[in-house]
Amino acid sequence: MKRPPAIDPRTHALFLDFDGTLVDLVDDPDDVALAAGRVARLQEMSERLSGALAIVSGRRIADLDRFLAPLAFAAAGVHGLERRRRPDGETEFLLQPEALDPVRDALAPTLEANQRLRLEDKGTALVLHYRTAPDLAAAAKSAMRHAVEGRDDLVVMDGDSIVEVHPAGMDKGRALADFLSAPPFEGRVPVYLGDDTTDEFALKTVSEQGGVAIKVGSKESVAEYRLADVADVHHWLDVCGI
Ligand SMILES: O=P(O)(O)OC[C@H]1O[C@H](O[C@H]2O[C@H](CO)[C@@H](O)[C@H](O)[C@H]2O)[C@H](O)[C@@H](O)[C@@H]1O
Repeated sequence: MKRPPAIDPRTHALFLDFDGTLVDLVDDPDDVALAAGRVARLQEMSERLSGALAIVSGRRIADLDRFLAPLAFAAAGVHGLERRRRPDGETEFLLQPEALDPVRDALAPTLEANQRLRLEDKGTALVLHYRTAPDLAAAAKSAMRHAVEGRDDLVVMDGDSIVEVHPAGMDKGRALADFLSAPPFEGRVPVYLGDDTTDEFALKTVSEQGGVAIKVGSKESVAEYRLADVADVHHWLDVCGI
């Protein structure tokens, strides 16, 4: 396992995935928590990086704000379909939720028949959760794929005990590239930390740009560097040089 190098607050930009990277995975998506001291440390790092720190998540930005209150950060939400370049800026919504109404309707019978599956409705994305019902993984994936049949405008992605659908054309790699195209991120070397398959888009973008791609956990990855788990992430953030 190759440990990441030290980070220079004058020249790097830091991008952090949320679930599985900053917070441990739990059964109920509403039950994640980050200690107040850890949130304060993120704020300190954001200031030392002159604002070049962003959370890049599959979550909605409103949900990230709830978990990171009372502070707020630059963020890409729903894999980049929501954007906020500065902590005090407006959130831009790249698409509206109506595009998914037929998928909501198509998933309803599966949810009725399999009540241990949970639907998370993020507006511009829908997630079927099966962490507490792993025997229903195949049913969830199959229902999602059937629900989007004939819809070239939508993309289905498998995550950690979830299957998710959202409009095509956006992923965490593109979200990261967009951050790097303007201040306060422009001209900086990207550092990205993420654990899931959806983070691979960003880790690939970072690797191609000569940045520091850091995989959290032991899953296969394009990343050059590794951290073991969420606790290791927080330890590294404390000693990384920022
Ligand atoms: O991009 P991320 O910040 O890693 O968000 C990815 C998804 O995270 C959440 O689901 C995951 O965490 C849940 C809570 O620990 C867990 O129950 C679930 O199994 C994980 O896949 C979130 O609920 C999703 O909307 C995000 O897309």
